[in-house]
Amino acid sequence: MASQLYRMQLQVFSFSAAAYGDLETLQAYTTAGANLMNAVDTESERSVHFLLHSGVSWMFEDLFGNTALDCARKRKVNDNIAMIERLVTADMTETRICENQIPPKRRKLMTYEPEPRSTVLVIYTGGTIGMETNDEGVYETKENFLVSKLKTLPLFHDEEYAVAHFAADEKDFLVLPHQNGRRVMYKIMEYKPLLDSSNMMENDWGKIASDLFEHYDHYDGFVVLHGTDTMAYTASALSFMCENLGKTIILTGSQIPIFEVRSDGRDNFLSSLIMAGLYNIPEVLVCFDNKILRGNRSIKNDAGSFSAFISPNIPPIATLEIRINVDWAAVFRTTKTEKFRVHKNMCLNVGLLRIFPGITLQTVKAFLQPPMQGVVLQTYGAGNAPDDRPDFLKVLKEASDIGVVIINITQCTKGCVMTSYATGKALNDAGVICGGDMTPEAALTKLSYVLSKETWSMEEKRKFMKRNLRGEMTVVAKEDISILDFELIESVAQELRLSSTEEKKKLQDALYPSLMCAAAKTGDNDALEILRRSGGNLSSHNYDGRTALHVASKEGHVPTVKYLLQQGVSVHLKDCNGITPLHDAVMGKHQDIITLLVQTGAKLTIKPIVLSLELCCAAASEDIETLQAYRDAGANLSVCDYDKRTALHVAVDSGCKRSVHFLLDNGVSWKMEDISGNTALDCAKKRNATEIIEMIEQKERQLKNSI
Ligand SMILES: NC(=O)C[C@H](N)C(=O)O
Repeated sequence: MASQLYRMQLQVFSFSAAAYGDLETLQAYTTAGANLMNAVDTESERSVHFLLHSGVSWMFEDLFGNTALDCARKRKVNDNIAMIERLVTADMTETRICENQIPPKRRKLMTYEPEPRSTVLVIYTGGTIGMETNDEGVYETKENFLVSKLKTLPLFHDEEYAVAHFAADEKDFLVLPHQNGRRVMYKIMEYKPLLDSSNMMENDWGKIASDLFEHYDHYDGFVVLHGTDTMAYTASALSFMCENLGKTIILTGSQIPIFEVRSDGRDNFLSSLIMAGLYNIPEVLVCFDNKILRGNRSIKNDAGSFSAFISPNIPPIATLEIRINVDWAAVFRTTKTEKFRVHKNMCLNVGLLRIFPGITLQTVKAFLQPPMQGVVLQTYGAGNAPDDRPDFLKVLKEASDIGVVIINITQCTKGCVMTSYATGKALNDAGVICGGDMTPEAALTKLSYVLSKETWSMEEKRKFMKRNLRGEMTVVAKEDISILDFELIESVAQELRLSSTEEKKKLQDALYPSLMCAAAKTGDNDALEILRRSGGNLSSHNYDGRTALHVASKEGHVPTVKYLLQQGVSVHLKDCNGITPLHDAVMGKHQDIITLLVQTGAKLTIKPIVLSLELCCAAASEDIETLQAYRDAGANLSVCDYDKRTALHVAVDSGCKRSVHFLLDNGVSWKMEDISGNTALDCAKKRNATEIIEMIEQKERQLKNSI
């Protein structure tokens, strides 16, 4: 059965390759020993050339008794008729076609992504990066300028590749030269007006969040081009507004405009595109000066340096040197099995109050007046404020008692708030919440986010302010680290005579993904947990790009899939064939896992043509479980193949009543016409399939009655 299904798939894939003029795929099938038994030409002259010369006979008849010659005649494709007739009469060797007679290639059929591409949406909000000097000698933003200019820079756009490979609906994209065999395609969405980031407001964060949400499913990653002045605020705000994030969002900009000779913008932008396209770090990040920083940990600390941003309390998430080094263990991941969504209506009644020696009571009182709902109090050192001013502490306590949430953070660039001094403890006693090592930008936007949550009680809001929501504050780990697997790595290292930490780290990187995939294959959650505790990254992938989540989804281990999702493993990761865990679950026909993955925001990313072929195969072999799996994964069951036939046409023509029944019940219309103008009902009538005709007519009656 399996091999029969495989043959069927081979056949339909080679048909579609023929229909798309994709000679490379056809060649690959022939080389792999496929028997291209039959071929129906839709339009592609290139395929006809290739197939006839590969010995495929035009004489085979299809279900309706048509040969390839009949098809060519019906469609009046003169070149093809001439060629087929020539081949009928003449000797094959005489008609060998020169390369230059072959019409240009039309479009590559991307079955399982033989040439992997990632897509990135660039949201261009403004900032120095796209500015130009005006007549008065100052920088200002310029509309419709960035994209057209970037297109002329080979480092930012490979025009040759675009001409050869872009489909009609990809013409608005730019494409980078390849990176280790992968392509990053990107599209720029330019905001109007473009803003200097000093002019940005809370509603601008909302607009960015809406656009991220709207385009989330259609891109692998996102870059936000932004002015540097308020970038840390926007990055912090977006990190909270984006809930259950599973993809990379990178904010970047520059100190000197991108088209000036000494600009830092080119490196920053290219690095961001590569990171957003090729690395799944499901966080809001800032990319500057070859470093990737967690957005809500970053601050702009230098107005004049190319190294304008730092994250004082944690090391960079990644550094871009000769090698790109990602600290995978440090990546913050959501632990919820819910879909990505954005929360936009932030609370505006928040403020930052920096105390100073001699600050008056009136200033503090005025600041805490209604409608103020939340205040970030920037105190001295490790969180200290005067404890010998009872009036000052009383004002804070009163405000806190009537519901103003006050967070204590330090004025120092680095370090955190503690209650080890009497001066700090006094604030604590006055109801002020300890903000740990949060940056002012993170504390303020977190407050704005938490206070805007209408369904949370006051107690919950205070509780969430103390919690680490998006990696914005350091919490002390309670877990004991298991040494079990350090021992494993240690013993293999000894066996291999490896001694340096660097070598051992490499060994760990090589061993862990395979161990994790092996544990996922048997559904061994305990082993996965041990590997995680000993420093393993559950999202790491093996040599085939497969993660433990791919494997567990394919094998149907529901508890393991649940565990991995709770540990924040992204549902969007693709293996080296472009397959996601959801596609694996569909192929494995695991209904529960499909539901779980879809609930967590997974989408089927396969091309419509490939989907149609898989559905047609399933319909023709009455594989209802596969049809169900595709339906539950959110697939459109009405997609058409290269001949504009739906799975329903195929089900009718192959007499598979259960498939017909399922497809009709799941909204596939019998009225869709194939390339020859036949509906599914026409097919049934041609075949005299009375039972199927009755099924279709009954469905039609049901539909009419329900209106
Ligand atoms: N370098 C920059 O982008 C600064 C500019 N004023 C901005 O924030 O938009």
